Amino acid sequence: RNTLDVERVRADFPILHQEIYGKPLAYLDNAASSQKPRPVINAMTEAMESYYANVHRGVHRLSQVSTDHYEGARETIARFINAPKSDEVIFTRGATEAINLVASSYGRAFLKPGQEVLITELEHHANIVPWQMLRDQLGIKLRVAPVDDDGTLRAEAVTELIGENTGLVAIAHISNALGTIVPLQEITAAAHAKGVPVLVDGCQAPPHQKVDVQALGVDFYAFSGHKMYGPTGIGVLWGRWDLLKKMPPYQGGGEMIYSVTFEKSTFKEPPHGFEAGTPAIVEAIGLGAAVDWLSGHDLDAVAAHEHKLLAYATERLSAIEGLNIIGRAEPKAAIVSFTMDQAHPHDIGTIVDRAGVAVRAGHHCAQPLMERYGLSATVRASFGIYNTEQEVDQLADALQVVKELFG
Ligand SMILES: Cc1ncc(COP(=O)(O)O)c(CN[C@@H](CS)C(=O)O)c1O
Repeated sequence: RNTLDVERVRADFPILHQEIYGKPLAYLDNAASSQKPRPVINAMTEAMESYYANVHRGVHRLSQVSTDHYEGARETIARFINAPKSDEVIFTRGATEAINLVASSYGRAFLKPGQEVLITELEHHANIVPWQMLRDQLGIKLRVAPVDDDGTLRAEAVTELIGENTGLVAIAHISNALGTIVPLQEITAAAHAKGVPVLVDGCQAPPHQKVDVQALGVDFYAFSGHKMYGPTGIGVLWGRWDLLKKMPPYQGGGEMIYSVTFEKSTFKEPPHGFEAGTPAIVEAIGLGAAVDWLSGHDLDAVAAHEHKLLAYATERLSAIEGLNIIGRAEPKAAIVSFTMDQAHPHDIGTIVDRAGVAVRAGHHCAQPLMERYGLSATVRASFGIYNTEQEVDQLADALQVVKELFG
Protein backbone atom coordinates (compact mmCIF):
# COMPACT_ATOMS: atom_id res chain seq x y z
CA ARG A 1 0.00 0.00 0.00
CA ASN A 2 1.54 3.35 -0.90
CA THR A 3 1.77 5.94 1.84
CA LEU A 4 0.41 9.46 1.55
CA ASP A 5 2.80 12.30 0.75
CA VAL A 6 1.24 14.73 3.23
CA GLU A 7 3.56 17.62 2.38
CA ARG A 8 2.56 17.35 -1.27
CA VAL A 9 -1.11 17.24 -0.20
CA ARG A 10 -0.66 20.29 2.01
CA ALA A 11 0.88 22.23 -0.88
CA ASP A 12 -2.55 22.03 -2.54
CA PHE A 13 -4.23 23.96 0.33
CA PRO A 14 -3.31 27.67 0.34
CA ILE A 15 -5.22 28.31 3.57
CA LEU A 16 -3.07 25.97 5.66
CA HIS A 17 0.12 28.00 5.24
CA GLN A 18 -0.64 30.76 7.70
CA GLU A 19 -0.06 31.61 11.33
CA ILE A 20 -2.76 32.08 13.94
CA TYR A 21 -1.67 34.28 16.86
CA GLY A 22 1.89 33.83 15.66
CA LYS A 23 1.69 30.02 15.65
CA PRO A 24 1.34 27.72 12.59
CA LEU A 25 -2.35 26.94 11.95
CA ALA A 26 -3.26 23.39 12.99
CA TYR A 27 -6.72 22.95 11.49
CA LEU A 28 -8.28 20.03 13.36
CA ASP A 29 -11.97 20.80 12.78
CA ASN A 30 -12.55 18.75 9.63
CA ALA A 31 -15.70 17.07 10.92
CA ALA A 32 -17.28 20.56 10.93
CA SER A 33 -15.97 21.45 7.48
CA SER A 34 -12.83 20.77 5.46
CA GLN A 35 -10.52 23.15 3.64
CA LYS A 36 -10.38 23.46 -0.18
CA PRO A 37 -7.52 22.41 -2.45
CA ARG A 38 -6.27 24.62 -5.29
CA PRO A 39 -7.93 22.47 -8.03
CA VAL A 40 -11.35 23.09 -6.43
CA ILE A 41 -10.71 26.82 -6.10
CA ASN A 42 -9.47 26.94 -9.72
CA ALA A 43 -12.40 24.95 -11.10
CA MET A 44 -14.92 27.31 -9.51
CA THR A 45 -13.01 30.41 -10.54
CA GLU A 46 -12.62 29.08 -14.11
CA ALA A 47 -16.38 28.47 -14.29
CA MET A 48 -17.13 32.05 -13.30
CA GLU A 49 -14.35 33.47 -15.47
CA SER A 50 -14.89 31.60 -18.68
CA TYR A 51 -18.09 29.63 -19.23
CA TYR A 52 -20.67 30.39 -16.56
CA ALA A 53 -24.34 30.62 -17.60
CA ASN A 54 -27.61 29.17 -16.37
CA VAL A 55 -28.03 25.47 -17.12
CA HIS A 56 -30.43 23.24 -19.05
CA ARG A 57 -32.50 25.94 -20.73
CA GLY A 58 -30.11 28.07 -22.72
CA VAL A 59 -29.64 27.63 -26.47
CA HIS A 60 -26.41 29.61 -26.37
CA ARG A 61 -22.93 28.16 -26.19
CA LEU A 62 -22.08 29.24 -22.65
CA SER A 63 -25.25 27.61 -21.31
CA GLN A 64 -24.36 24.38 -23.11
CA VAL A 65 -20.81 24.38 -21.71
CA SER A 66 -22.07 25.21 -18.23
CA THR A 67 -24.64 22.42 -18.46
CA ASP A 68 -21.97 19.94 -19.60
CA HIS A 69 -19.79 20.78 -16.57
CA TYR A 70 -22.75 20.65 -14.18
CA GLU A 71 -24.01 17.30 -15.45
CA GLY A 72 -20.40 16.12 -15.74
CA ALA A 73 -20.00 16.74 -12.00
CA ARG A 74 -23.05 14.58 -11.37
CA GLU A 75 -21.51 11.73 -13.38
CA THR A 76 -18.18 12.13 -11.53
CA ILE A 77 -19.95 11.89 -8.19
CA ALA A 78 -22.03 8.90 -9.32
CA ARG A 79 -18.84 7.03 -10.26
CA PHE A 80 -17.20 8.02 -6.96
CA ILE A 81 -19.93 6.36 -4.88
CA ASN A 82 -20.39 3.54 -7.42
CA ALA A 83 -24.01 4.49 -8.10
CA PRO A 84 -25.62 2.30 -10.80
CA LYS A 85 -26.65 5.44 -12.72
CA SER A 86 -25.98 9.17 -12.43
CA ASP A 87 -29.72 9.95 -12.56
CA GLU A 88 -29.82 8.58 -9.00
CA VAL A 89 -27.57 11.44 -7.82
CA ILE A 90 -29.65 14.43 -6.71
CA PHE A 91 -27.94 17.71 -5.90
CA THR A 92 -29.10 19.29 -2.64
CA ARG A 93 -27.75 22.09 -0.46
CA GLY A 94 -26.11 19.48 1.77
CA ALA A 95 -26.80 16.40 3.88
CA THR A 96 -29.40 18.25 5.93
CA GLU A 97 -31.49 19.05 2.85
CA ALA A 98 -30.94 15.54 1.47
CA ILE A 99 -32.41 13.99 4.62
CA ASN A 100 -35.26 16.51 4.69
CA LEU A 101 -36.00 15.62 1.06
CA VAL A 102 -36.44 11.95 1.96
CA ALA A 103 -38.51 12.77 5.06
CA SER A 104 -40.73 15.13 3.11
CA SER A 105 -41.10 13.17 -0.13
CA TYR A 106 -40.62 9.50 0.70
CA GLY A 107 -41.88 9.94 4.29
CA ARG A 108 -45.11 11.69 3.48
CA ALA A 109 -45.91 9.42 0.53
CA PHE A 110 -44.98 6.02 1.93
CA LEU A 111 -44.86 6.11 5.74
CA LYS A 112 -48.15 5.54 7.53
CA PRO A 113 -49.32 7.00 10.85
CA GLY A 114 -48.19 4.64 13.62
CA GLN A 115 -45.25 3.30 11.60
CA GLU A 116 -41.79 3.73 13.10
CA VAL A 117 -38.67 5.46 11.86
CA LEU A 118 -35.73 3.80 13.60
CA ILE A 119 -32.76 6.09 14.35
CA THR A 120 -29.88 5.72 16.84
CA GLU A 121 -28.46 7.66 19.79
CA LEU A 122 -25.48 8.57 17.56
CA GLU A 123 -27.52 10.76 15.24
CA HIS A 124 -26.78 14.35 14.29
CA HIS A 125 -29.74 16.75 14.58
CA ALA A 126 -30.06 16.60 10.77
CA ASN A 127 -31.12 12.96 11.15
CA ILE A 128 -33.38 13.49 14.16
CA VAL A 129 -35.35 16.72 13.69
CA PRO A 130 -36.74 16.00 10.17
CA TRP A 131 -38.24 12.75 11.58
CA GLN A 132 -39.68 14.59 14.58
CA MET A 133 -41.26 17.09 12.17
CA LEU A 134 -42.69 14.18 10.16
CA ARG A 135 -43.97 12.62 13.40
CA ASP A 136 -45.72 15.88 14.33
CA GLN A 137 -47.22 16.20 10.83
CA LEU A 138 -47.95 12.59 9.98
CA GLY A 139 -48.18 10.69 13.27
CA ILE A 140 -45.28 8.31 12.61
CA LYS A 141 -43.28 7.23 15.63
CA LEU A 142 -39.57 7.57 16.35
CA ARG A 143 -37.56 4.74 17.91
CA VAL A 144 -33.99 5.19 19.09
CA ALA A 145 -31.42 2.39 19.15
CA PRO A 146 -28.90 2.74 21.99
CA VAL A 147 -25.12 3.03 21.75
CA ASP A 148 -22.81 1.39 24.30
CA ASP A 149 -20.83 3.29 26.93
CA ASP A 150 -17.71 3.24 24.72
CA GLY A 151 -19.61 4.69 21.74
CA THR A 152 -19.95 1.36 19.94
CA LEU A 153 -23.19 0.83 18.03
CA ARG A 154 -23.76 -2.92 17.99
CA ALA A 155 -25.69 -4.10 14.92
CA GLU A 156 -28.02 -6.12 17.11
CA ALA A 157 -28.86 -3.02 19.16
CA VAL A 158 -30.45 -1.75 15.95
CA THR A 159 -31.65 -4.94 14.27
CA GLU A 160 -33.54 -6.18 17.33
CA LEU A 161 -35.71 -3.03 17.10
CA ILE A 162 -36.65 -3.60 13.44
CA GLY A 163 -40.17 -5.00 13.46
CA GLU A 164 -43.22 -5.21 11.21
CA ASN A 165 -44.01 -1.66 12.32
CA THR A 166 -40.69 -0.22 11.11
CA GLY A 167 -41.16 1.91 8.02
CA LEU A 168 -37.56 3.16 7.62
CA VAL A 169 -34.15 2.88 9.27
CA ALA A 170 -32.35 6.25 9.26
CA ILE A 171 -28.79 5.91 10.48
CA ALA A 172 -25.38 7.61 10.47
CA HIS A 173 -22.46 5.96 8.65
CA ILE A 174 -19.98 7.61 11.04
CA SER A 175 -20.73 9.55 14.23
CA ASN A 176 -19.58 13.17 13.90
CA ALA A 177 -19.27 13.46 17.70
CA LEU A 178 -17.54 10.17 18.59
CA GLY A 179 -16.11 8.84 15.31
CA THR A 180 -17.92 5.52 15.69
CA ILE A 181 -18.14 3.66 12.36
CA VAL A 182 -21.54 1.95 12.13
CA PRO A 183 -21.83 -1.69 10.86
CA LEU A 184 -24.08 -0.64 7.96
CA GLN A 185 -24.00 -3.84 5.86
CA GLU A 186 -25.20 -6.01 8.76
CA ILE A 187 -27.93 -3.55 9.72
CA THR A 188 -29.02 -3.07 6.11
CA ALA A 189 -29.20 -6.82 5.49
CA ALA A 190 -31.41 -7.26 8.55
CA ALA A 191 -33.63 -4.32 7.54
CA HIS A 192 -34.00 -5.62 3.98
CA ALA A 193 -34.81 -9.10 5.27
CA LYS A 194 -37.89 -7.44 6.78
CA GLY A 195 -38.56 -5.27 3.72
CA VAL A 196 -37.46 -2.07 5.46
CA PRO A 197 -35.50 0.56 3.48
CA VAL A 198 -32.35 2.21 4.93
CA LEU A 199 -31.37 5.88 4.69
CA VAL A 200 -27.76 6.66 5.60
CA ASP A 201 -26.54 10.01 6.87
CA GLY A 202 -23.15 9.60 5.22
CA CYS A 203 -21.84 13.08 5.94
CA GLN A 204 -18.67 11.99 7.76
CA ALA A 205 -17.66 9.16 5.43
CA PRO A 206 -16.71 10.16 1.82
CA PRO A 207 -13.61 12.25 2.74
CA HIS A 208 -12.22 9.43 4.88
CA GLN A 209 -13.08 6.11 3.29
CA LYS A 210 -14.37 4.55 0.08
CA VAL A 211 -18.19 4.78 -0.12
CA ASP A 212 -19.77 2.18 -2.41
CA VAL A 213 -23.55 2.46 -2.22
CA GLN A 214 -24.03 -0.83 -4.06
CA ALA A 215 -21.68 -2.72 -1.74
CA LEU A 216 -23.41 -1.13 1.27
CA GLY A 217 -26.75 -2.18 -0.21
CA VAL A 218 -28.48 0.89 1.23
CA ASP A 219 -31.46 2.72 -0.27
CA PHE A 220 -30.58 6.39 0.35
CA TYR A 221 -27.20 7.97 1.08
CA ALA A 222 -26.79 11.66 2.02
CA PHE A 223 -23.61 13.72 2.21
CA SER A 224 -22.26 17.31 2.01
CA GLY A 225 -19.67 18.74 -0.33
CA HIS A 226 -18.03 21.00 2.25
CA LYS A 227 -16.88 18.08 4.39
CA MET A 228 -15.07 16.41 1.53
CA TYR A 229 -12.82 19.25 0.33
CA GLY A 230 -15.61 20.76 -1.79
CA PRO A 231 -17.61 23.97 -1.37
CA THR A 232 -20.59 24.69 0.86
CA GLY A 233 -24.07 24.97 -0.64
CA ILE A 234 -23.87 21.63 -2.42
CA GLY A 235 -24.54 18.10 -1.23
CA VAL A 236 -25.96 14.89 -2.58
CA LEU A 237 -28.85 12.59 -1.99
CA TRP A 238 -28.23 9.27 -3.72
CA GLY A 239 -31.30 7.01 -3.86
CA ARG A 240 -32.20 3.71 -5.47
CA TRP A 241 -33.91 4.40 -8.78
CA ASP A 242 -37.04 2.38 -8.05
CA LEU A 243 -37.61 4.46 -4.89
CA LEU A 244 -36.76 7.87 -6.38
CA LYS A 245 -38.95 7.10 -9.39
CA LYS A 246 -42.09 6.74 -7.27
CA MET A 247 -41.41 9.62 -4.87
CA PRO A 248 -43.40 12.87 -5.29
CA PRO A 249 -41.45 16.12 -5.89
CA TYR A 250 -39.83 17.82 -2.89
CA GLN A 251 -40.00 21.43 -4.07
CA GLY A 252 -41.95 22.97 -6.97
CA GLY A 253 -40.72 25.47 -9.51
CA GLY A 254 -38.72 25.73 -12.71
CA GLU A 255 -36.40 22.94 -13.98
CA MET A 256 -38.42 20.20 -12.25
CA ILE A 257 -41.37 20.38 -14.67
CA TYR A 258 -42.13 19.30 -18.25
CA SER A 259 -45.09 21.62 -18.61
CA VAL A 260 -47.15 23.95 -16.44
CA THR A 261 -50.71 25.19 -16.96
CA PHE A 262 -52.86 26.85 -14.35
CA GLU A 263 -54.72 23.58 -14.08
CA LYS A 264 -51.76 21.26 -13.56
CA SER A 265 -48.08 20.59 -14.11
CA THR A 266 -46.17 17.52 -15.21
CA PHE A 267 -42.97 16.68 -13.39
CA LYS A 268 -39.60 15.54 -14.65
CA GLU A 269 -38.02 12.23 -13.62
CA PRO A 270 -35.21 12.13 -11.08
CA PRO A 271 -32.77 13.78 -10.65
CA HIS A 272 -34.18 16.99 -12.20
CA GLY A 273 -37.64 16.38 -10.73
CA PHE A 274 -36.00 16.96 -7.31
CA GLU A 275 -33.94 19.97 -8.36
CA ALA A 276 -36.36 22.92 -8.48
CA GLY A 277 -35.03 26.33 -9.46
CA THR A 278 -31.58 27.37 -10.62
CA PRO A 279 -29.14 24.90 -9.08
CA ALA A 280 -25.87 25.65 -7.29
CA ILE A 281 -24.03 25.45 -10.61
CA VAL A 282 -20.57 26.63 -9.59
CA GLU A 283 -20.71 24.69 -6.33
CA ALA A 284 -21.66 21.46 -8.09
CA ILE A 285 -18.71 21.97 -10.43
CA GLY A 286 -16.55 22.58 -7.34
CA LEU A 287 -17.76 19.33 -5.77
CA GLY A 288 -16.98 17.48 -8.99
CA ALA A 289 -13.47 18.94 -8.84
CA ALA A 290 -13.16 17.90 -5.18
CA VAL A 291 -14.12 14.32 -6.10
CA ASP A 292 -11.60 14.33 -8.96
CA TRP A 293 -8.92 15.64 -6.59
CA LEU A 294 -9.76 13.12 -3.86
CA SER A 295 -9.92 10.29 -6.42
CA GLY A 296 -6.36 11.20 -7.38
CA HIS A 297 -5.29 9.86 -3.98
CA ASP A 298 -5.29 6.28 -2.80
CA LEU A 299 -8.26 6.32 -0.40
CA ASP A 300 -6.82 3.36 1.49
CA ALA A 301 -3.63 5.35 2.03
CA VAL A 302 -5.73 8.33 3.19
CA ALA A 303 -7.62 6.11 5.66
CA ALA A 304 -4.33 4.61 6.89
CA HIS A 305 -2.79 8.07 7.34
CA GLU A 306 -5.80 9.33 9.29
CA HIS A 307 -5.87 6.17 11.38
CA LYS A 308 -2.21 6.71 12.27
CA LEU A 309 -3.07 10.27 13.38
CA LEU A 310 -6.01 8.94 15.40
CA ALA A 311 -3.80 6.41 17.16
CA TYR A 312 -1.12 9.01 17.87
CA ALA A 313 -3.64 11.59 19.13
CA THR A 314 -5.33 8.95 21.32
CA GLU A 315 -1.93 8.00 22.76
CA ARG A 316 -0.85 11.59 23.44
CA LEU A 317 -4.20 12.74 24.85
CA SER A 318 -4.66 9.65 27.00
CA ALA A 319 -1.35 10.52 28.67
CA ILE A 320 -2.77 13.83 29.95
CA GLU A 321 -4.03 13.36 33.47
CA GLY A 322 -7.67 14.37 33.88
CA LEU A 323 -8.39 14.18 30.15
CA ASN A 324 -11.25 11.79 29.31
CA ILE A 325 -11.70 10.55 25.75
CA ILE A 326 -15.40 10.09 24.95
CA GLY A 327 -15.97 7.28 22.45
CA ARG A 328 -13.48 4.48 21.97
CA ALA A 329 -15.39 2.30 19.51
CA GLU A 330 -13.40 0.05 17.16
CA PRO A 331 -13.40 0.77 14.24
CA LYS A 332 -13.45 4.52 14.57
CA ALA A 333 -12.88 7.43 12.16
CA ALA A 334 -10.21 10.04 12.94
CA ILE A 335 -12.29 11.99 15.46
CA VAL A 336 -11.29 12.43 19.13
CA SER A 337 -13.89 13.89 21.47
CA PHE A 338 -12.78 14.58 25.02
CA THR A 339 -13.40 16.45 28.26
CA MET A 340 -10.94 17.58 30.93
CA ASP A 341 -11.70 17.40 34.64
CA GLN A 342 -10.07 20.76 35.14
CA ALA A 343 -11.64 22.91 32.40
CA HIS A 344 -14.82 23.50 30.39
CA PRO A 345 -14.72 22.60 26.67
CA HIS A 346 -15.14 26.22 25.60
CA ASP A 347 -12.22 27.33 27.76
CA ILE A 348 -10.14 24.50 26.32
CA GLY A 349 -11.11 25.45 22.76
CA THR A 350 -10.23 29.08 23.39
CA ILE A 351 -6.83 28.32 24.89
CA VAL A 352 -5.77 25.86 22.19
CA ASP A 353 -6.93 28.41 19.60
CA ARG A 354 -4.35 30.81 21.00
CA ALA A 355 -1.81 28.09 20.24
CA GLY A 356 -2.99 28.06 16.59
CA VAL A 357 -5.08 24.91 16.98
CA ALA A 358 -8.64 24.88 15.58
CA VAL A 359 -10.93 22.36 17.25
CA ARG A 360 -14.65 22.40 17.99
CA ALA A 361 -16.13 22.76 21.47
CA GLY A 362 -19.83 22.13 21.96
CA HIS A 363 -22.51 19.54 21.45
CA HIS A 364 -21.66 19.03 17.75
CA CYS A 365 -25.39 19.11 16.82
CA ALA A 366 -25.73 15.83 18.72
CA GLN A 367 -27.30 17.06 21.97
CA PRO A 368 -29.19 13.80 22.71
CA LEU A 369 -25.90 11.90 22.38
CA MET A 370 -24.16 14.33 24.75
CA GLU A 371 -27.02 13.88 27.23
CA ARG A 372 -26.66 10.10 26.96
CA TYR A 373 -23.13 10.53 28.28
CA GLY A 374 -24.20 13.08 30.88
CA LEU A 375 -22.36 15.87 29.04
CA SER A 376 -23.37 19.25 27.69
CA ALA A 377 -20.30 19.54 25.48
CA THR A 378 -16.96 18.02 24.49
CA VAL A 379 -13.88 19.25 22.70
CA ARG A 380 -13.54 17.54 19.34
CA ALA A 381 -10.41 17.21 17.27
CA SER A 382 -11.16 15.80 13.81
CA PHE A 383 -8.46 14.96 11.28
CA GLY A 384 -8.29 15.13 7.51
CA ILE A 385 -5.97 14.19 4.69
CA TYR A 386 -3.62 17.15 5.27
CA ASN A 387 -3.09 16.85 9.04
CA THR A 388 0.24 15.80 10.55
CA GLU A 389 1.65 14.28 13.73
CA GLN A 390 3.31 17.62 14.40
CA GLU A 391 -0.20 19.12 14.60
CA VAL A 392 -1.19 16.41 17.08
CA ASP A 393 1.82 17.47 19.19
CA GLN A 394 0.72 21.11 18.87
CA LEU A 395 -2.71 20.13 20.25
CA ALA A 396 -1.32 17.91 23.03
CA ASP A 397 1.19 20.57 24.13
CA ALA A 398 -1.58 23.20 24.23
CA LEU A 399 -3.73 20.86 26.34
CA GLN A 400 -0.80 20.46 28.74
CA VAL A 401 -0.93 24.26 29.13
CA VAL A 402 -4.67 24.04 29.86
CA LYS A 403 -3.92 21.45 32.53
CA GLU A 404 -1.30 23.68 34.12
CA LEU A 405 -3.58 26.75 33.91
CA PHE A 406 -6.66 25.01 35.33
CA GLY A 407 -5.11 21.98 37.06
C1 LIG B 1 -23.19 13.26 10.71
C2 LIG B 1 -23.64 14.59 10.17
N1 LIG B 1 -24.87 14.66 9.59
C3 LIG B 1 -25.33 15.83 9.08
C4 LIG B 1 -24.57 16.99 9.16
C5 LIG B 1 -25.13 18.25 8.54
O1 LIG B 1 -24.36 18.60 7.41
P1 LIG B 1 -24.69 20.01 6.65
O2 LIG B 1 -23.62 20.12 5.59
O3 LIG B 1 -24.55 21.08 7.72
O4 LIG B 1 -26.07 19.88 6.11
C6 LIG B 1 -23.30 16.95 9.75
C7 LIG B 1 -22.46 18.20 9.88
N2 LIG B 1 -21.78 18.22 11.14
C8 LIG B 1 -20.95 19.35 11.46
C9 LIG B 1 -21.76 20.60 11.67
S1 LIG B 1 -22.86 20.43 13.02
C10 LIG B 1 -20.09 19.03 12.70
O5 LIG B 1 -19.42 19.93 13.22
O6 LIG B 1 -20.05 17.84 13.07
C11 LIG B 1 -22.82 15.74 10.25
O7 LIG B 1 -21.60 15.64 10.81
